[in-house]
Amino acid sequence: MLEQINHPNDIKKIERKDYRLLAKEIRKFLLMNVSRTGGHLASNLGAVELTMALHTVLDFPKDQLVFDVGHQSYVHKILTGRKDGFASLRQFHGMSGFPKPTESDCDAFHSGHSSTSIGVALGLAQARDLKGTDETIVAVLGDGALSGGMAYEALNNMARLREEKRKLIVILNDNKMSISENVGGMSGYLNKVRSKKEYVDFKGNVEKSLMQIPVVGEPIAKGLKRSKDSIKQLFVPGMMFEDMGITYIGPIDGHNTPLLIDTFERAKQLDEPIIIHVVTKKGKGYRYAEKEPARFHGVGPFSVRTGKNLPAQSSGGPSYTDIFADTVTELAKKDETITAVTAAMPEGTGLERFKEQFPERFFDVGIAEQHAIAFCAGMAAKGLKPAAAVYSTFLQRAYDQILHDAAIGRLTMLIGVDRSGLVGADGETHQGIFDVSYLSSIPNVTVMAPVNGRELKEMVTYALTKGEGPMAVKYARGTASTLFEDELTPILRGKGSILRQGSEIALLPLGNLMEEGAAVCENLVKEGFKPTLVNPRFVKPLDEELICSLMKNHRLIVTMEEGVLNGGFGQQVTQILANHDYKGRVRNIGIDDRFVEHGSVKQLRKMLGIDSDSMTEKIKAWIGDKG
Ligand SMILES: Cc1ncc(C[n+]2csc(CCOP(=O)(O)OP(=O)(O)O)c2C)c(N)n1
Ligand SMILES: CC(=O)[C@@H](O)[C@H](O)COP(=O)(O)O
Ligand SMILES: [Mg+2]
Repeated sequence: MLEQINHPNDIKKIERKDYRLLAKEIRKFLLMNVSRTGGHLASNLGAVELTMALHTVLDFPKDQLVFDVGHQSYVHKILTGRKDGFASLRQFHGMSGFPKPTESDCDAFHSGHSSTSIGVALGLAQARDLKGTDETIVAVLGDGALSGGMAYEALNNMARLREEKRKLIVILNDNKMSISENVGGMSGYLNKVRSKKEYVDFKGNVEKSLMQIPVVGEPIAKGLKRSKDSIKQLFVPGMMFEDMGITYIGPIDGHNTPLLIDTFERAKQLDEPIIIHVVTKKGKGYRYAEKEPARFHGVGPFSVRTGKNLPAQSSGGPSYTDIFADTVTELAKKDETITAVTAAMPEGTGLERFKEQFPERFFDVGIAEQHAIAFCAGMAAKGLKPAAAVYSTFLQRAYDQILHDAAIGRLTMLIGVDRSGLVGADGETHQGIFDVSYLSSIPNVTVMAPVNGRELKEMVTYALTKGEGPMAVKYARGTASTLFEDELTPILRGKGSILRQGSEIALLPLGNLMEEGAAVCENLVKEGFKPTLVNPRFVKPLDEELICSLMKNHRLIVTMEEGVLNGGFGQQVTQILANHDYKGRVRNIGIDDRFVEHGSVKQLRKMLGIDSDSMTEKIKAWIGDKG
């Protein structure tokens, strides 16, 4: 069956009687491929029938499907002629794990961050209607994505389509899961709605539905005939959406392909904004993923037979994430004012261990990074010491909350900027390469960049015992470096440290680029140089005294960062040197003004010229003659 699917719309050739078989084959294909490459499995297993039904009803590339986050778009990719791409899924120069218009004209919009789909789809629909075309536009968002504020901003704005008699379809794929168990009032509301009997109805059939309810149905229907809304209020789920002016249909079984097709076909005919609530099972069809949907949300290569992850390539030491979460949890034992906050990523940030120890001081606010920071500001204003862990890329959303809610009031909180630097396989939407730029611009904010696990521990301890104001500590995805751990000196605000004293050339590798920077130092020693190696430790405030001390005996000062150069660490160091009339050469190595695609961190560093060999060659050219 799946062999017949090689181009967009090929699924229309499949007969209804064969949907189950096709779904089975798609699940097998997902398992065979993702178990080898790693990727987002559970969400895609849960979206098989939903995506098949959408592809049966829509015409690609004319009609447009906007995925929220986009991690659940693998089936869409299979059905639009990209089966072969799965051999290189999320690999360098291979197929992306998210929708990408540059990869296929069947991908309506790129995505990777949550809760954006309705807003984007509304924009596409607005353009369609102003241009007078007639394509069908559909947003697919999960129940987790519906905990993100942007979804409500868009729903609020979408409501006007009813009186304008304009089409937009939103599919709410409700599997009760974000990455972990979904949280919050909306999740509770959906639980209540899900508990109602399956309800597929369109305007005007409410009484008919009521009459079917034995005994109480008829009198209620008669008694309430006067006000349809009252009837709906009592029996029709999704009243919240209806009250907003959005037609709600559901909840319906998200694994019943014929029912989904019929529902979508009818929805396509309506000239109004519609939300169709489908109920699915995350990880459906693979028992290990059904049992542990959080573990199989984003998974490395694993054995299909046992469900066990294949041996990881990492050195096996603790990750920076482990060290951050363990340190916060340890400190919380002695300080009851410490709280922990995550935005729907308790496992990814490691804070699930804080929750186990201090459930009353742990808060998962849903996919709501802006709220997470404002929430921390409120707690800090009352003397608590919140520690929020947010991935660098997702923290971009909370720039104003850090500035407006936390920094102006110099409120004391720790922000663990996890996944800082290149993350690799998740690509452009997830690389944590902007945090130095966006955080450094905010007054009263402290920005720290540890070079190894022990320094991260010391910086977290400094922040939660001595620090003041909003303090960000940035750390990479993966195993913590142990380089220079035995040369650690106490953390003093705004003070860096000199790891190797030399002359001529000064190297300033920031944070997790120290491993590459130290290798450059060794390469240069082999070339007859004796470079000075500096651990900057603080991006904000910079150690101006240390930087100026390099001016005397060094004719080349090189900064290195795994972040964009614009507004980065290097530019700030250069500014200080310029202010003090440094006469030598300053060079900043980092990421030019660009986004960075998916691949391994090693491959991406090489491509960007921030690996040790590339940096060594650059420095040898800049210094010219030997030492
Ligand atoms: C702004 C933002 N925060 C966090 C994430 C990380 N993230 C990716 S998928 C996901 C859960 C999404 O849950 P849901 O929308 O229900 O989709 P499901 O995986 O259940 O199909 C989260 C938190 C993200 N992509 N974007
Ligand atoms: C799709 C998404 O945004 C998350 O699943 C993200 O991919 C998790 O990244 P880590 O694997 O680094 O936790
Ligand atoms: Mg979900």
